[in-house]
Amino acid sequence: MTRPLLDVDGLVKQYSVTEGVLRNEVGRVRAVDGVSFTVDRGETLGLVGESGCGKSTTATTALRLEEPTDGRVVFDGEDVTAYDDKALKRFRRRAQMVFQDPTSSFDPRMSIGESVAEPLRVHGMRDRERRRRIVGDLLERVGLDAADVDRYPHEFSGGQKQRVGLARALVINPDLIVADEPVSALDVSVQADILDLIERLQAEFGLAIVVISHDMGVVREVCDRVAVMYLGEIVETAPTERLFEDPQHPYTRALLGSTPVADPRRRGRGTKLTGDVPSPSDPPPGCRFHTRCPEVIPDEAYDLDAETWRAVLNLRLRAASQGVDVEAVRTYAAADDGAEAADPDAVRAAIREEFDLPPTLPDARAEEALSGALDRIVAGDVDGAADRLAEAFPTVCRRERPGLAPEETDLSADEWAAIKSLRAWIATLVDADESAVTDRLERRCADDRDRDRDGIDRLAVRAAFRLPEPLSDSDAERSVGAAIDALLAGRADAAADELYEAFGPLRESACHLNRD
Ligand SMILES: Nc1ncnc2c1ncn2[C@@H]1O[C@H](COP(=O)(O)OP(=O)(O)OP(=O)(O)O)[C@@H](O)[C@H]1O
Repeated sequence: MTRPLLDVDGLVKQYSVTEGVLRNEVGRVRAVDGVSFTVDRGETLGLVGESGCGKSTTATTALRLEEPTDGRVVFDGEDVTAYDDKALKRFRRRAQMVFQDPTSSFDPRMSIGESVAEPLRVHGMRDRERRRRIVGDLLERVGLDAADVDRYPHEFSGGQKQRVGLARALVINPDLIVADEPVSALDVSVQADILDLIERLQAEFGLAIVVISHDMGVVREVCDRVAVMYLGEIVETAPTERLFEDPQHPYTRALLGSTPVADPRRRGRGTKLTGDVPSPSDPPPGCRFHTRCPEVIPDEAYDLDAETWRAVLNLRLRAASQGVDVEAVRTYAAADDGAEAADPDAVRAAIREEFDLPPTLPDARAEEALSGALDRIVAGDVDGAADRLAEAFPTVCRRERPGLAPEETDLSADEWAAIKSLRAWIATLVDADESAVTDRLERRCADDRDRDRDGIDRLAVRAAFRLPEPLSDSDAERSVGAAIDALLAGRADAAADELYEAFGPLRESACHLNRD
């Protein structure tokens, strides 16, 4: 049977935002917001995304270096979230983290040999000579010299220190290593060497590795599969080559810097990611990426290309959030004209310029709405303009999360999301035998089962996957019901087939909105 080594399910980590001496909670940073993924033995999984999207927090909470707010982490069949201190210590031997900055992760007063041997000492190996032998051997295996044991961190370059960091993680023979930005602090010239080393060590030690990086090039180099994170969520997971050749989510496409979109109306010229990641304490509604998405879906009523639609929405979002500083634009427009005071036309033109809006939108109705809003901005009524823009330029991406129900069913977005989660979970059971399926089903449903009833039943499965009963589409209900029955009989493959028949191929991407 193939059981993943690490199975992270619905992981959540929130931090309180407090204010004043009493530290009243005024908000919550949703750093990790319902993340699920698996890592198999011997597999390298990449976790990629821009700075601040929650990659490191996913790793530290999955390894319980920080306490998760919610969710479950199963390591080699055991629930890590339920571990006591003793079990946690055992787990720490088997799952190691290598941190980003090789310089600050060593005590400058300890020799390299002492640093690398430290975990052996902590875990009870008393024999100093034996520790020294193991460390010398490992230093050689990471491309250093056994004689380096007596040298100090300042005598090593960044790349060498990262090698030492890997040796330290390997010293107690772990099954899993999480490497957080393993090469981003290093010179480009040594990055490739370290990536080669990671690949070699993985093959040699049969390790599972999670590589965290903001760099798509790095994950392409070493990973078997990649999970793409945005604002606390995983938006897409796929085998590496497929992710690069056929990225499904617009965020992945934007990270890759190209958008192979079939519909010319939606095809942008350049798709560089612009703007910052929004605050995880107040994530945008609907699809979290819609505030920056180059492929944000235009309203059917207008004939505007992707770039213009993005520009109009940027103005809409700005008017509704920070507002538009009319006085600053007026001053800028006047200076540009060499005039004492800018005339309203110049102010309107300056706003269009700032938001990359053409002098006139090609769609007459859109132009009318836009110029009405600009008039209000010029008159100082930014709130009125924001309302006008919101009303005139809606996008489905702000209302609904991607991964919507196919049009031919009556399923709601939540029902569809629940079915997807069930399918994704079943997909991790491919090749599992009956008892393994039953075993995992029991664990997955343990919290949701009704103690008054015996064992796991249909209701427990539905509760665990948030599947309402009945689903609002009768065909979907029949298929999901049959799939659950197959699961309860330990037949995961039959359950997967049933859902495949009903809903087509399971795409590992979250975003189906933009694909024709
Ligand atoms: N202890 C904390 N208290 C409050 N907010 C936090 C804390 N740790 C992280 N955050 C916030 O959680 C979000 C996710 O941070 P995280 O470091 O996990 O992202 P990341 O993708 O790893 O980014 P980077 O590559 O910059 O490390 C960020 O907005 C960060 O500011």
